[in-house]
Amino acid sequence: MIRVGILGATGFVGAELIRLLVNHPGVEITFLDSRSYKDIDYSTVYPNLRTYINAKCISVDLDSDLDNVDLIFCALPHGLSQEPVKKALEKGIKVIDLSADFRIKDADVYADWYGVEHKAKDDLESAIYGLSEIYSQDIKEANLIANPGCYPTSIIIPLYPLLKENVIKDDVIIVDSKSGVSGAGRTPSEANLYALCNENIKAYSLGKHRHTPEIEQELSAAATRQVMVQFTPHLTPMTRGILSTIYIKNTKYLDYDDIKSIYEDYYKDKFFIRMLNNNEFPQTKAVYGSNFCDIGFTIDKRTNTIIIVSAIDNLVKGAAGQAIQNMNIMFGLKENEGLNIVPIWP
Ligand SMILES: NC(=O)C1=CN([C@@H]2O[C@H](COP(=O)(O)OP(=O)(O)OC[C@H]3O[C@@H](n4cnc5c(N)ncnc54)[C@H](OP(=O)(O)O)[C@@H]3O)[C@@H](O)[C@H]2O)C=CC1
Ligand SMILES: CC(=O)N[C@@H](CCC(=O)OP(=O)(O)O)C(=O)O
Repeated sequence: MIRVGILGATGFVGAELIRLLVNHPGVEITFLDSRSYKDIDYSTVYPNLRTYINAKCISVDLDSDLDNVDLIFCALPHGLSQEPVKKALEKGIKVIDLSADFRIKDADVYADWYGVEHKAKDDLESAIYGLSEIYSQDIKEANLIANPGCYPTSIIIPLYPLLKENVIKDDVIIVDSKSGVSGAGRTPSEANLYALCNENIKAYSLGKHRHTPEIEQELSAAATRQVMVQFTPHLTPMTRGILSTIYIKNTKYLDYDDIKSIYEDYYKDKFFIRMLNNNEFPQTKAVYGSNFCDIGFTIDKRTNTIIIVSAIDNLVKGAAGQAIQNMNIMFGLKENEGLNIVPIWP
């Protein structure tokens, strides 16, 4: 049994980790950390988990409460993971961090986009970017996983094979993404006020969203040259889901089957990547509650543009599900253990 503790257990991502882990045959949950709900039954905070979890939240003391733990999932807001991650690693405990704190390799770039200095630069160096389908060999050996952002997951998975195979010549790739409001977390903000997000769609953080350097870091590594993104996220009146639409120039005049065969080479055996048939395009409902990433594409011959669409559930493949997939890889389990979930439809 892998003994796991969860920091930030009462956030949306923490709750999604627990929803998935209570059905994982190889996991025992040892603590649920919370500042605000100390000594409160977890299922009074998340009533969907009644009968599945019978435990109170505790406020974890990182110096004394980490004895019976093999792995910590850290689901705290950005900027708050560095100290707990350091302490856990010093005690020989593996960590999967779901914030952005260990995703960006250059500490100066992190400071520029997140507005705070990085306080754990050594650990930043050893962190492995946890995009499961792409870095599984490194993930197996890792002690610290930087779990990817939700938008970056939906964008890097479809672009990686085409950049690796040198299909894409664009220096700037245009990406439009739409997210459900759970992406903004449980902490109240304007983004998740019902009166403002219901029956409303808006673009936000144009040209300055904090996921930009994370996406560019990974796309540039795949292409072995500098690749930029023109990334525009939108908030949409859904609870969960991300739909990303990506536009690239078809400079090599490839046809549908050429691109399909590249995707097959990379993702044929990857359970969680579902390539759709010609003229089928992803929709968020078809991945709802699951760890799948659906991908469809077309070539607009008139404009010579390849248009790729991907869909994920932001809380699952975009956060908790991919974190558990990474745990499975780290501990030598089947990659889809505990994650073999049929998406909810309708
Ligand atoms: N929502 C999403 O779709 C995704 C989120 N993530 C990342 O995962 C992490 C958790 O996100 P999410 O669950 O959505 O966030 P939430 O706002 O829903 O939850 C964060 C939790 O952290 C705890 N916390 C501890 N210290 C603080 C503090 N000083 N300020 C605020 N909260 C604190 C809070 O619980 P308590 O007060 O009980 O301790 C809170 O419930 C973030 O880094 C986020 O960016 C990553 C991918 C997708
Ligand atoms: C809708 C919404 O607000 N989405 C969040 C991104 C989701 C998230 O939590 O980002 P990480 O994956 O980096 O943790 C945002 O735009 O900041």
